[in-house]
Amino acid sequence: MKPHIIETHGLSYSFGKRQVLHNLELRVPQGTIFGFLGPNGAGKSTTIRILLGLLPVPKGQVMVHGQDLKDHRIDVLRRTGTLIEMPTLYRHLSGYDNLEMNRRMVQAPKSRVEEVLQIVGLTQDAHRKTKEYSLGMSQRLGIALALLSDPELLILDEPTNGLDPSGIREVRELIIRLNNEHGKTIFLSSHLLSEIEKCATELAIIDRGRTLYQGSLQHLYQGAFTSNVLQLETSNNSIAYKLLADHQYELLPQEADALAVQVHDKEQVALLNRLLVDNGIGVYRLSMNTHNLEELFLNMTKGEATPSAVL
Ligand SMILES: Nc1ncnc2c1ncn2[C@@H]1O[C@H](COP(=O)(O)OP(=O)(O)OP(=O)(O)O)[C@@H](O)[C@H]1O
Repeated sequence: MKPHIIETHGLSYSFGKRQVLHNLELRVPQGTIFGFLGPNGAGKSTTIRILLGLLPVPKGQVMVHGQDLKDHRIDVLRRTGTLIEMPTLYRHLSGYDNLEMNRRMVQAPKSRVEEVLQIVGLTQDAHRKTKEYSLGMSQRLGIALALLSDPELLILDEPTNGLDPSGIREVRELIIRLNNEHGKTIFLSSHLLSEIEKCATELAIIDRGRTLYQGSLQHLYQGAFTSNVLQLETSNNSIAYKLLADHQYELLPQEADALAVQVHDKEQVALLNRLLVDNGIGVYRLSMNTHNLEELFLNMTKGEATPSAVL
């Protein structure tokens, strides 16, 4: 099993009397793109501010890079790059000069500026003033700034917010490249579920400060499969109904000219098909609606999650 680059234990947080995080148990495996999803007000930014040492940890423990944030804040931050929404840039300066100013602050070698420009694909535009940059280019420069100290972990809070489709694609492709080619672990908070779906392999879904799901995207889909209903049309639905009922399939109220059966995994679909065919029943249609992450997320945050989907 991969070590966890971020681990929280019983993390709770209150603003005054208002508790906004309730015993969060995050486990972010090293080397992943980890999606951190939640509707507005779920507690994503609060969690990120805690991970970056910007808010105290009043209750619980936060381990980053295997170190307790409370005792090793400076070292943890040195090894962590961040971009919170839009980067703060000097708009009258070039991308290169913005990087150079920050390079001195983090005491990275001079050659690092060219390296990060290349990584984010801004070498050609390095000497243009950043006020001429598109939003996507500005975001990539923001990521370049976060990369100056060559951190193992990048924490990106809504990095595609406000970008047009091509800007979103640029940033997404960069995130994937940073993970695949440069080995960075990326903790990516976003409300754009379709974005998370396109690049994350692991994720946590939170709502009202509580974890609804944590694990792999694949497992989430398998969890969703448990609530799936298979629809089928056969050459003789009444005989098929009886046969399936005799074999303990969970039949749901019949629809017009189709049967509806609750299934729990793909193998069950194959077995059911074979059972019908072996008994001389023609199978004309087998169909299932699989959810995308957007639907799952909406169901979960409406409180309709299947308990089996929550690890
Ligand atoms: N400084 C603050 N004082 C009081 N309450 C706050 C403060 N900051 C955030 N909150 C509250 O804490 C809860 C979590 O907010 P947070 O910003 O962490 O959520 P979020 O998931 O990042 O939402 P969004 O996607 O809208 O940014 C919300 O109910 C918010 O109103």
